Amino acid sequence: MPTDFKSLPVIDVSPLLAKCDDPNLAQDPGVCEVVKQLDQACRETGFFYAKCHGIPDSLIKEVKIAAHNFFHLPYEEKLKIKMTTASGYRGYQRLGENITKGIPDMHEAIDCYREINGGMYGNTGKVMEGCNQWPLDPPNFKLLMEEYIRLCTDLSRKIMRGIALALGASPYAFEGEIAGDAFWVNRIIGYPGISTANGTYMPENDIGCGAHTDYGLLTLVNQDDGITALQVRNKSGEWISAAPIPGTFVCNIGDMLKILSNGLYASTLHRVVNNSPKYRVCIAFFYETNFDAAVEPLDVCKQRTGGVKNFDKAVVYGEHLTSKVQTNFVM
Ligand SMILES: N=C(N)NCCCC[C@H](N)C(=O)O
Ligand SMILES: O=C(O)CCC(=O)C(=O)O
Ligand SMILES: [Fe+2]
Repeated sequence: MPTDFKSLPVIDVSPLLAKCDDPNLAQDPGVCEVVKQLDQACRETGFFYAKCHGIPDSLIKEVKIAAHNFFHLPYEEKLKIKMTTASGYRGYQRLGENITKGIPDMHEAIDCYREINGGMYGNTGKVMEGCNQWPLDPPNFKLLMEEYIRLCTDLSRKIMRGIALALGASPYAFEGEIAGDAFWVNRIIGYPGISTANGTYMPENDIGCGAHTDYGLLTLVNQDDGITALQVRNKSGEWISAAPIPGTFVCNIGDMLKILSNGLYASTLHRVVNNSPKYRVCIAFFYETNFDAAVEPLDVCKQRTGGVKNFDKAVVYGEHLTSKVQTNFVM
């Protein structure tokens, strides 16, 4: 449960990153300070900005430029990489194709997921089997995104070590069977500015993405500078803006971490409203548990919340994901 926060904390994660592979990281004073801040952020808001995260600013910007260029193409061009059930829900979705609680979202996107080998996760896995689809222009689009995804995966794994310590667990608690083979999702998202959205589809709807929680462990949001559109709901139901802070990722906790923490940490509701006249892009990287992880509260979290599990049945992440994906689109 989030508190009545009015702003989102900014955390310098560099001391954690520097010591991440040190077996004694839990004793390092710099790491302890980051861990303390992560703990407070995860309990109170479920959201924080991560600064000094080590991913080059040039790459952060380049992926957003590539996204702007792609969304600017004629519709027929974008349809060449159309998302279908046969592509495992990978590829381009048009404006209004993604729905949240029954209402079409005013965004278009390219979704891609960690690749799954055929048959790897049985029938549940089949839903997501398929090849990621990449624009052919610029020719380096695929390489650029794959590099970005690689760095985001690594950063997320490191931040999760800090979050594991914050919960009082081993720094490696989210590796191995829980997220040692993290199933990531990368969404390249475009939100038309106010007039385009009105002119094109669904005149009454200015919601870029309706209120939702994220599905997995940790999300890294790389948003356009200069446009405030992401909003996070506090305990009283007020929407608090996550205004862009150059050089940071907006990070937030997903449903699987809420369960693992036995509810100590919040997967907070958020939405996107682009009221600016400018087209906005965001690259959202979702770091998730293993596809076949059976997720239930960590023992250490259960002890900290009175010895009772607040979630009685383990959730298989792949089932949670596919139940969302299969109801998320009007195709
Ligand atoms: N993989 C993630 N988290 N995607 C976020 C999309 C949220 C909107 C979606 N229609 C929904 O209702 O969940
Ligand atoms: O566009 C954003 O800032 C966030 C998007 C988001 O919440 C999502 O895709 O899950
Ligand atoms: Fe989200």
